[in-house]
Amino acid sequence: MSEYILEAVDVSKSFHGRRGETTQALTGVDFGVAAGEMVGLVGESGSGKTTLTRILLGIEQPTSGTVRFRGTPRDRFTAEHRRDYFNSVSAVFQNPYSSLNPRRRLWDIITERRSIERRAPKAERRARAIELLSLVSLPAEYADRFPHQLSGGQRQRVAIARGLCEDPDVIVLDEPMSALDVSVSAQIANLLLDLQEKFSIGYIFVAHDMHMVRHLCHRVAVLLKGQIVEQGAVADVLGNPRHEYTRRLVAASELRSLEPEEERVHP
Ligand SMILES: Nc1ncnc2c1ncn2[C@@H]1O[C@H](COP(=O)(O)OP(=O)(O)OP(=O)(O)O)[C@@H](O)[C@H]1O
Repeated sequence: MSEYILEAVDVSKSFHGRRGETTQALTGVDFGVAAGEMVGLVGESGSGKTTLTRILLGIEQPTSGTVRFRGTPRDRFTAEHRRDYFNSVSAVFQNPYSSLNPRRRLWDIITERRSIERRAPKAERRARAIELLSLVSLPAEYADRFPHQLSGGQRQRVAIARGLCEDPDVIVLDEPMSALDVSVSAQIANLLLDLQEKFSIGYIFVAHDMHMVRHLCHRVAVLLKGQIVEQGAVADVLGNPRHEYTRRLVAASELRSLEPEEERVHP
């Protein structure tokens, strides 16, 4: 059996436009994440990163191929599998300003899944929210605040707390640091690493920033026009890229590293 908790197996996805045109967003993608590992997903805009993560999250269905969770393909899920999958796979999105509902208090946002899935009473949800706030190093009294009362980094901590609510095995991190400034993004990176060590979470880290991938990820997959052209240990793929496209990505990030220090990100 595969070592992966969550994996895409030979996944292809095409979108059909209104005028009959077809976009082949993914072709024959094999990609997975194991417990406690961080695997980077890189590629230029439009290469299929979002489509792949949406398929892994169950938001989008593949045109062909399948998603397996703990070895079971989605089309063979029982109701129990489906519940387990729904609770065990979560996501933290790029923009903490748009991903949190501005009209709801933080305890409500953080424990939303608990309300949908288990219809948990308010007292239980508030207590869980306070535990989760502490895990992301925010004070308990934040439970009753609204998102607009928080800084960008604090909001991203709240988004992470929400992602942790049902003790997930896998979290999709969709460029979670890209809207934050350098020092805040380093703190968020450290928080993610601490949580991974504590709970052995598998992270899928969608990134544009190759420095982040180099510093944080164990493995990396490189997507080009919907196909994975290279994947493996970060040191091999980024240290000794075999594909011309990976070489270009690495070279572009090295050029950026020659920019002034304050513009760079150091996790
Ligand atoms: N709902 C959709 N309908 C039609 N085409 C789509 C849809 N979603 C994605 N696509 C197309 O599929 C391809 C892959 O897009 P995707 O958003 O997955 O790329 P990406 O690597 O995540 O890009 P970015 O880094 O800009 O977010 C693109 O050509 C995109 O235009």
